[in-house]
Amino acid sequence: MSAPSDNMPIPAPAIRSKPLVIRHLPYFIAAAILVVLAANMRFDGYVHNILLQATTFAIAVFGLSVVLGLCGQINLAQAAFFGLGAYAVGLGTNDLHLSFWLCLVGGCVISLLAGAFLGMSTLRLGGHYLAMVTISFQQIVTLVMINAIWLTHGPDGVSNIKRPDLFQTSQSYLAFCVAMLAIVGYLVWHLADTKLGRAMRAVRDNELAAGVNGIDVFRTKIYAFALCALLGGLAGGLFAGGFAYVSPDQFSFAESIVFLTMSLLGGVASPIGSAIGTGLLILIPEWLRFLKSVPGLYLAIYGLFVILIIRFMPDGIWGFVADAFTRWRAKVKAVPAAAALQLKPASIGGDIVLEVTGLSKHFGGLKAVDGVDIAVKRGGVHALIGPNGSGKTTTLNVLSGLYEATAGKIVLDGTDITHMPPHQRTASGLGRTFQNIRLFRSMTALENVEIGAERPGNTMVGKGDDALTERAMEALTFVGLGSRANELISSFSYGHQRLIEIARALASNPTLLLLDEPAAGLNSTEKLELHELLKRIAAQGLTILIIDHDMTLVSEAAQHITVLNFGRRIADGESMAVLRHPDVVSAYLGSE
Ligand SMILES: Nc1ncnc2c1ncn2[C@@H]1O[C@H](COP(=O)(O)OP(=O)(O)OP(=O)(O)O)[C@@H](O)[C@H]1O
Repeated sequence: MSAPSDNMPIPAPAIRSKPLVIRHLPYFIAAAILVVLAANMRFDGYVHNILLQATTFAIAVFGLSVVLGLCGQINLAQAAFFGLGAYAVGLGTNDLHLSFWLCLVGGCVISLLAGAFLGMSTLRLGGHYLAMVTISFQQIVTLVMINAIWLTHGPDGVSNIKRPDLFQTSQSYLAFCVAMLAIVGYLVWHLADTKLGRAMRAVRDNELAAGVNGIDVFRTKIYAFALCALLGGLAGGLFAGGFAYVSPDQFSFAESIVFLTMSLLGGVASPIGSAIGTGLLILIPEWLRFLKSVPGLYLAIYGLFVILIIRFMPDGIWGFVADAFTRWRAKVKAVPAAAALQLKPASIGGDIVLEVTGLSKHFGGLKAVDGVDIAVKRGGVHALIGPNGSGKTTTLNVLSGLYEATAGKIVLDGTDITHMPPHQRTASGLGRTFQNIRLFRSMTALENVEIGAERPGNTMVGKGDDALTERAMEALTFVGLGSRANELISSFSYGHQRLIEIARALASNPTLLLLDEPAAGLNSTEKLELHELLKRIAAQGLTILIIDHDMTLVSEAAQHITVLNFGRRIADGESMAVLRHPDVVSAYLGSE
């Protein structure tokens, strides 16, 4: 955390980036060329089918790059959503004689609703449980397709599926699918840089930190899951129109695994990776077709190829390239200058910013926090100290909503936040850092701090991405790391990561900042710098509640101290008096 030098107020020009359409012009030109080629090049039936399959499958795999790549949630039922879209178009156009467009939209809506419903009922689980539930959903959809013959035609499948009048020829339909691929690919690619996309990435990297930075974790996961299902349904509808026939075996669990392998192979975090993975997994079997005369050889080489890629490129082919690109860009990309950070904490209530009364948190029989009262005065530094295991971090976790209080009341700036979830407390003005640093590890320092700046209710950020970047740059510059804004978190030392976490909280312009052992793991120089930083924060009128074991830091920084021991408050008052209090001395040194 050595001598940050760029924390002086700089009159900075406003950050102005080029409009999106101009920045992404090369993409649109490349997409237009592909659509024109698809519409005009003559392919034989075999090549045409491969291209149509690759195009529609890639759209379904884009869905996985949203739910798994961006949001970190597993979905082993993408073939089921693909099947719902395909059967909606198949049955709608063939049995009900409805228009293709109506059926395509209907299929997307059915998939979206099924995805949202599945998400709402399971996404609080996560991990293995989520995987098991999606597998069960996949099996149910397959069973219905096979056995509900009155509805789905059973194992015979649905034939004579219609296409839209506008795209009756195979060639024009392929061009239409390529255009859809380009549009969906663009939206998914761009999603990562939107507020929702950043929230998904934050949830994937660290759910707890996402919650205390104002992100509604559960809702974000549901959006990701529903979006994934929607793209599965869209892809299935296009597939059905293209091949004019669908049957249950095309949408089995094995196909869901194929979709997953495609996304992992290419690089699940990006639609470019999804497109690469889809192309490879469809083309490799075709390239190895000549080996099929030797039983088993084809499958062995195919499997070896997949294992080698995943072994040497764990983030997939595109993940490998993108990582190198991000590191290169951090070196060459100019860092915009930033103005001095302004902190204007809200001030609705009276002199007391945080009023905690009778707060308790019990874990079974253990009273980790037991009837604690704390009153934090506006504009000061208040320390919460106590020996190891006395209940300090538990108190902070209850204050920020990570634990539900067993009893007691918490009022922040006049608002009762006792029963609010973490993201709503953050929206009400609570900012915090963690004892064990919780940053979003796949992001740059700037992206981490942008998520803090995006706090709902943050009046210090104007509209648009440029304003967000400006605010984040101001906060990073304030802690002395503005010049390294574009570097990935992994390239920062431990001390600097602590500073980025503080910058993330400051960017949100909180009413009250909770700091959980910010000096832990720092050397003496870094501690001095931290102390200077605390002084500069306090000078702007921000109220701080700090936990730390470093008594020099605490006694110099805090005007007021509350002491806990065995979960109970044993002293509270002006710093020097509290530190001399016999009960405090005895709690720390042990009584004779
Ligand atoms: N999730 C949990 N489940 C059960 N017990 C817990 C949990 N979290 C904390 N505890 C217990 O609550 C007590 C208080 O822990 P806490 O981490 O709040 O103490 P602390 O004062 O922050 O300690 P330290 O200074 O070492 O961080 C400890 O006995 C701890 O083991």
